[in-house]
Amino acid sequence: VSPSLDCAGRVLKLDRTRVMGIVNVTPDSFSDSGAHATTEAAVAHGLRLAEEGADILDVGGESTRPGAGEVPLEEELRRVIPVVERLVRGTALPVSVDTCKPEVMRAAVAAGAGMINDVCALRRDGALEAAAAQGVPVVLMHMLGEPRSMQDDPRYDDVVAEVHRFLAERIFAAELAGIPKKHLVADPGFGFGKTTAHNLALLAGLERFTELGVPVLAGLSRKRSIGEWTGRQAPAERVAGSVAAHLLAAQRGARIVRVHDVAATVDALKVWEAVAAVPAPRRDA
Ligand SMILES: Nc1nc2[nH]c(S[C@@H](C(=O)O)c3ccccc3)nc2c(=O)[nH]1
Repeated sequence: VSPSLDCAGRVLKLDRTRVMGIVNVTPDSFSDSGAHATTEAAVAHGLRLAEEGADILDVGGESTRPGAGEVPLEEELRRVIPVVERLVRGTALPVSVDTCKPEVMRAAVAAGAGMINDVCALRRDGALEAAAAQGVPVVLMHMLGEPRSMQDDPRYDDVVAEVHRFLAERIFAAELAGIPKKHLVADPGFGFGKTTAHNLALLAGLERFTELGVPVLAGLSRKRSIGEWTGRQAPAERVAGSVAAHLLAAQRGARIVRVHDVAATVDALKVWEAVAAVPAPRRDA
C-alpha cells in the first residue's frame, strides 16, 4: 500500500488512519434559502471540520438516498463546484469530490479537488476516461446495482467474497484505463445494497479488503446499521456508535474513515494509536 496519496499536490499521508470529513451540499429543503446560502453553509461546515482535525474534506452534491432520483448534472455542478473552490482556497487540506458523473469529476478537479470519490466505481459512461485524465487518486466503492433499487432486497451468497471480487475487477479496469494502482482506494460501500447483516459481515471481515493491495476506506457514519446496532433512531444520536465502528474499521486495516463527527473520531483514533504504540508485553517463552 502506498505510504501516501498525492491529491493534486496536497499529500494525504497514510502512515496512520486518516479522517475524511463529510461535506454534503444539499439545499436546505425546509427553507427557501437559495443556492448562495447552501454554498455558504457547506463551506462554513467544511472549515469547521478542518478545525476539528479532518485530513481531507469530501464534497458531495448528490444524495444517494435509496429510492432517490438522480440530481441533474447542472444542479450537481451548481452545488459542488463553488464549495470545492472555496474549501480548496480556505484550507490546506486535500478536497475530494463525491460524484459518479464524469463531467463533475472534471469540473471539480479543475476547481482544485485532489481526489475523486466515486460511489459508482467509475462504471458510468466516460467515467474511467475522465478519472484517468485527471491524474488524481480515485476511491472505488462497491454498490449493488443503482441507488434507486439497491436496498430493495439485496442478496449475496458470500457478501465479503462478492464485494472483494467486484473491487478487484474495478481496480483492474481502472489500471487498464491508465490509472496507476498507487492512485486507487477500495471501499466496500456500507449501506449501498446491503442489509445490516451484510454490513456486519463486511465490518467484521474488513481485513480481507487489505489484500487488494490498495488503501481501504470505510464509511459507516450515522448510517442505518449503526442505528440498528445501537437502537438510535435519529442520525444525530449515532455518534458514539459511528466512532466505535470506525475504530473497529481502523483496527481491521482501514486507512481512511469517512465521517460526519470529525473531532470525536480524531480523539478515538488518538487513544487507539497511543495504546497501539506500546510494545507488546514480552511473553516469556
Ligand atoms: N467512499 C464512500 N463515499 C460515500 N458517500 C456516501 S453518501 C451516504 C452517507 O451516508 O454518507 C448517503 C447515503 C444515502 C443518502 C445520503 C447519504 N457514503 C459513502 C461511503 O460509504 N463511501
